[in-house]
Amino acid sequence: MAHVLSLLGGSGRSKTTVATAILVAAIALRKLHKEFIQRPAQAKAAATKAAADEAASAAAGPSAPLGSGAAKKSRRIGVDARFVAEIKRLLPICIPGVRSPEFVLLLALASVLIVRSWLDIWFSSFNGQVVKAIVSRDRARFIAKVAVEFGIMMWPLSIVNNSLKLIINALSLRFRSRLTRHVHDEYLKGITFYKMSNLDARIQNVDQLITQDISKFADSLSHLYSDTLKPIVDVFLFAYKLGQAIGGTAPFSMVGYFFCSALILRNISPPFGKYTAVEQSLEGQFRYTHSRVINHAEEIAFYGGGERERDLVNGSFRRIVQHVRKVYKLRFLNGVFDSVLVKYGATMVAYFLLARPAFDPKLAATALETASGSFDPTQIMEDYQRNSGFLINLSQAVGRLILAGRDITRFAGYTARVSELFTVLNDVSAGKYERSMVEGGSELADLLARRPDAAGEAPGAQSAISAGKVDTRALGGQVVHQDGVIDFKHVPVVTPNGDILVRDLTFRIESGMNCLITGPNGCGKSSLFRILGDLWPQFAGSVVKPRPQELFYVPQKPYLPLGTFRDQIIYPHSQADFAAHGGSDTDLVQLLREVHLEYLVGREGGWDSIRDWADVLSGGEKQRVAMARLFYHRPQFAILDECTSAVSIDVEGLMYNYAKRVGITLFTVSHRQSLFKYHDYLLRFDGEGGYTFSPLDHEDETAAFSFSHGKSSYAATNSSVATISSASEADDSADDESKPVAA
Ligand SMILES: Nc1ncnc2c1ncn2[C@@H]1O[C@H](COP(=O)(O)OP(=O)(O)OP(=O)(O)O)[C@@H](O)[C@H]1O
Repeated sequence: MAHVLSLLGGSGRSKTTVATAILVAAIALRKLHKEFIQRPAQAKAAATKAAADEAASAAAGPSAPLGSGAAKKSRRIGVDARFVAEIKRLLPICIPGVRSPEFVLLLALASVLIVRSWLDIWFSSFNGQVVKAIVSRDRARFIAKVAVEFGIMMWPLSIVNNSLKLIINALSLRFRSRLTRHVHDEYLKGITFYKMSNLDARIQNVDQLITQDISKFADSLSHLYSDTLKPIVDVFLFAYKLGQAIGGTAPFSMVGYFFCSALILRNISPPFGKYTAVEQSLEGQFRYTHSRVINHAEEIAFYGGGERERDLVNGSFRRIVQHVRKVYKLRFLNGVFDSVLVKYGATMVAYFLLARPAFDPKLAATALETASGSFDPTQIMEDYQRNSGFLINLSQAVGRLILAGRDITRFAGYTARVSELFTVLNDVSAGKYERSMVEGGSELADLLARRPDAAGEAPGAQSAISAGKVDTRALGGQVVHQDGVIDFKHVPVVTPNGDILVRDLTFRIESGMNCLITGPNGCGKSSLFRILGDLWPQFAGSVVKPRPQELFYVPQKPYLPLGTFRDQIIYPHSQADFAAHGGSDTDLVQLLREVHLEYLVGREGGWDSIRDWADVLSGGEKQRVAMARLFYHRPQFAILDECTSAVSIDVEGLMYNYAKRVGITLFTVSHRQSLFKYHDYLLRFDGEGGYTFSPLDHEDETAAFSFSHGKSSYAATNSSVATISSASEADDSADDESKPVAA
């Protein structure tokens, strides 16, 4: 302090002037300290949060989007040719053209950024002039500067700063809207959503990609533009201004210092991003253990499993504590080095650079000496204030550029994830999917190649299923739409990963031929429906079936959509479809009567009441609602997959009889003997790839439900049915499909 007093007071100015100068200098130094010490700390906190967001995104699901699929190898994310290709693909969706609002917003953002840089320069000079007015005790000049000039300029300052935020947010929202709408269109087109999660293994958490990663990509993209463009302009601008003011070496020294310290820190810092990802994953597991307790509270309570669950949640929590404790210690050590190198070291360099013109007036851009030959402390203060403004802006720009490197890498990560989503969406809707196949799908390829019709029917079948990739366009399955018939000819029932459930299935059902399907668990009963409903690929053979609206599927656990009670009955019809269909609530009440649910309308507050229907209705009520839905749509064929398992036998009988009365042909999977009497044909799988199809013998109901596992050991207890366990046998017997296929 004595040194500073002697420096400033040596000119013989009054003690008051010197004291004022010291006070203003202290304020200026404090500001400098704030910029170099507090701001980097805030920037670092923001960076840590960003890393945490990124890590959370990576750890949110049981598996990260990239490399999560069984068929996908993990990929190194970076700014490479692939990143450029991905950006080229996504940008036209975000910014469709030069006339789009997004492009106009980008232009507006560039203009506001330029104005902002100009205002920063103005403010640095203005600050110096205010300090000079204070130190020289020039009241009139001080008032003119602060009350008039600043009073006017604070409006553009405020408007420009907030416009920047507004435009960036508006851009981010627009990018997100464009991408999300595009994905929704593709994802919910046909049954792509089903294929994405059931056929293709590349993406397992598509919900997270759509709801979180697209938003983060849009946010990163809108910020990246401003976070790189402005710092680049600022570095050149303020380096030039600073060079003019205190010599060219000053900006180089400051920038050089920052880059060197960033380089050192980068090499000695522990991988905190990875640690944050681990922490998020552990937090996710902890949350999961608790949500299991809530979801399965009833079962756990019946088992008296509270203590066992306490061990599990405590174990999960202990892992978080151990990890976090280790990270805190590392953060402390890293923080010490970080502060010394970046904060205090940079402050020290800044002090030296800014003080140089005062000690060495040749470096000052303005004359520091008065006419009497003494130094003018007011000019020193003005220069110091202005130059520190330039230096602070330069340092901030360099800091943002250093952070931008990390931001671009993070942006590349989001780009890769969103791009992957688009790739898989395109592939799946084009009929291609990837997943790990059973023994690489070779058995399936052999089966298809050995088929007598292979040459004409599926020339590319073998290559279409190689290397875990399936291109359904190269498969030989044929589909013909025809009302009143379901006709399978030589169709293998194959799971999406190439597991052959039935080698060669042939049967024919016409309207009125109610058919029961039986077989052991996992033999392929529901899979047959998946092929019938086009959910799974048809690898070969031909299927004749009615138009999709004439086939109605009723599963064991019915889907209850969000919406009113009326929506539960008419789904997937909307209210508008319902009106177009000529439906009325009176008709719906009649349907509810058929399933013995008419009391629900009053109990639940009418047709327009909205509830969480999955919670409000019992298991049996849900199944009866699904049957009422079937009666509302009244298709030609009903595919009933264990859909009355929770319904009492008497009501089940009433519903089956009603269905038959209104002309719905039943195609039922059930293990219940009580359903036997509503059917005329039996399709029975033996669980070994074989099956029988024959008229039902109502005298011998037990035969339909007795299975043995083993092709040779199977002996039908019913004289009218026989087992088919190979493709050739099925082939021989395929001529008369409405009769037993082998006798
Ligand atoms: N998306 C899928 N990907 C791969 N394999 C599947 C898929 N869905 C089902 N499978 C497999 O296909 C086989 C047949 O399943 P399916 O649902 O057709 O059995 P099911 O005969 O209806 O049995 P259950 O009587 O138990 O309902 C099972 O081994 C099952 O694991």
